[in-house]
Amino acid sequence: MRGKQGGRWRFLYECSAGFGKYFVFALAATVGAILFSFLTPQIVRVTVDSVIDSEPFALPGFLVRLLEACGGREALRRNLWVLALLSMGCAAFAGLFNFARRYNTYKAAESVAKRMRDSLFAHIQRLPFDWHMKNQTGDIIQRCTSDVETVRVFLASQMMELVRTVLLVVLAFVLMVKIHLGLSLLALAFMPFIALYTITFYQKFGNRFLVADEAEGKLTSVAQENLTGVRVVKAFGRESYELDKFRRQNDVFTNLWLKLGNLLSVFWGLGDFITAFQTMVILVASVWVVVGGGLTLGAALTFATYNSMLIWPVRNLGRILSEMSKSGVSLGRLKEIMDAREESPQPPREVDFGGEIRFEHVTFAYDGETPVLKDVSFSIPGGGTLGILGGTGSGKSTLMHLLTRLYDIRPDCGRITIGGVDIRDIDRDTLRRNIGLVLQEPFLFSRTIRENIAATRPGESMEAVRATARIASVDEEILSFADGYDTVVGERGVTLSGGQRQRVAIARTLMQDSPVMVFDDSLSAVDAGTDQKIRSALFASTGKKTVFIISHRITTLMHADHILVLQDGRVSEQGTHGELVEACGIYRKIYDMQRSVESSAAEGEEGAL
Ligand SMILES: Nc1ncnc2c1ncn2[C@@H]1O[C@H](COP(=O)(O)OP(=O)(O)OP(=O)(O)O)[C@@H](O)[C@H]1O
Repeated sequence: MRGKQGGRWRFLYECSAGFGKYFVFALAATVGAILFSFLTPQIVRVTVDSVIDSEPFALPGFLVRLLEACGGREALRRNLWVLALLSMGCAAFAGLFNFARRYNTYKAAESVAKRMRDSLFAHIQRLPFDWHMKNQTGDIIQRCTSDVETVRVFLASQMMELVRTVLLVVLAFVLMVKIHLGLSLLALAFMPFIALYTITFYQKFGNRFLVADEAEGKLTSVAQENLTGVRVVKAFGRESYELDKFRRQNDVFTNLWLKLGNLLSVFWGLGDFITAFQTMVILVASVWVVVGGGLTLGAALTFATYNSMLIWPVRNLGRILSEMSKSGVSLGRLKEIMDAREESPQPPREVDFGGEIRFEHVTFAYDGETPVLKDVSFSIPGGGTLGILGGTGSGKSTLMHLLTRLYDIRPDCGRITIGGVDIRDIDRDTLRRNIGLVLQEPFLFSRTIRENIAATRPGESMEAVRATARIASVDEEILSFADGYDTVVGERGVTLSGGQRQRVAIARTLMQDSPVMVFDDSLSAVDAGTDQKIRSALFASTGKKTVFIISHRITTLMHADHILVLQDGRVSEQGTHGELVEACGIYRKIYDMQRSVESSAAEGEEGAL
């Protein structure tokens, strides 16, 4: 546990590298502000004891000589404004130093928070797909925003406040001891109780903040999932169900914060009582000492001022520690992200991506136990087209997850080679740059259509963008929009139809111009005629590219050089369309079924006409 805490504070230290100067300036300014704020009570003491009253000046020798040279006590009595001006001067300097303290701490806090956000985002980009699948988006977002904000607030105010408190307490105590040892010890006697009391609360706060933060993450996830899936929510009339779900999570979240609020109220209430009690005890004791002649009135006033300067920071310590505990929790949650293992880069090596692709006895299980692919072997020569047919959940997409190394095959569970090189020896970035992928439900960025198509080649000309859109059979439709290629696609492309999104995504992948292309059920949302048009244009344009086409539709696959039929994670049949039809197996059954559905649909259309 201690190691973990060390790790989280080390993360903060790493993010602060290079910004130390701001912390040093802030520290120097804090010391300056404290020194000037401690001077004012001393001026009050001199005024009461040695100007209004006639006690000798309790000041360093050079100051006494300076005062005498300027006319001494009498001159000060005639010019009390000088003392007032001195007090004001001290307050002004204390204010100036406080300004410098805040300016530098804010500068440091903002710089550290920026670096934290940058590091988190860069790290998240490099985390494996598996990590993204296992973690909720809402929770990740909440950590990168709220938790960073908590740390920023701690750095911007609490951290230097902690340093200030320690300095104030030490200096106040030294000055109080100089005034009266007995009273100082009495004031000090309360400190262990206050410390014990703050530590007890500090521990309770830590646990409760953790639970409350996790509940906030879940609430964000519920809202995020609902907003992302707004189409499904509306289509299935699930608004009230979603509302209930959100309300339940919101109730949990609110109750946790209410409980936390109760604890905070007890903390502050009890703190008020302890402070008032201590102040009263010191006041009564001071009066008693003054009456007994052990202390002058001015010194007693100064002592009381220093005591209040001492007691408030100590009390504030509880708040600072609770904020520190909250920041510690937030830092721990950020460190959890930073501790997740990144996809490690590998040294570059020569790979012929235009070469043969082989799957050799590949067995794979997402959970490490239940295999979704079982001893799968096949090959596709460079420039060839492989069609993959299979029922839902038969493992078609998993084959492509493995090909792009979103997941790695265990060393004893077969291998995949491209141009004779095991893909585990190919750097993932290089591999993915050379395999263009179109998914069944493509994600489009909230940018213009042109920017989406040219996402991998931002500098590409409009003509090139249109040429790929033409191959994907979407150019005419894009031109029919009021803003044409400058039409901004809504979040997840909600302003485009499913088929339009698929075709824009196809154009984007074509633009990538990779030697290997994968179309994972990416023509499912277009009608058979458009599917046919796209395939013809695709085959004419892809030339020597190696193409994988995954589909449930045999007409989409039948012209492929080789077709693979997957059943329950195994290759049950493979060959050309002709061979598979001849073989009279499952492929033939599906083919006959789809043909009869198509011909009855065509007859239906004719009848309707
Ligand atoms: N990221 C994942 N983590 C765990 N299991 C997964 C993951 N992705 C897929 N699976 C499981 O692996 C099996 C094969 O899924 P896969 O997506 O490869 O099938 P598919 O043939 O592409 O199906 P579909 O045609 O419906 O897209 C399914 O049982 C699925 O639930």
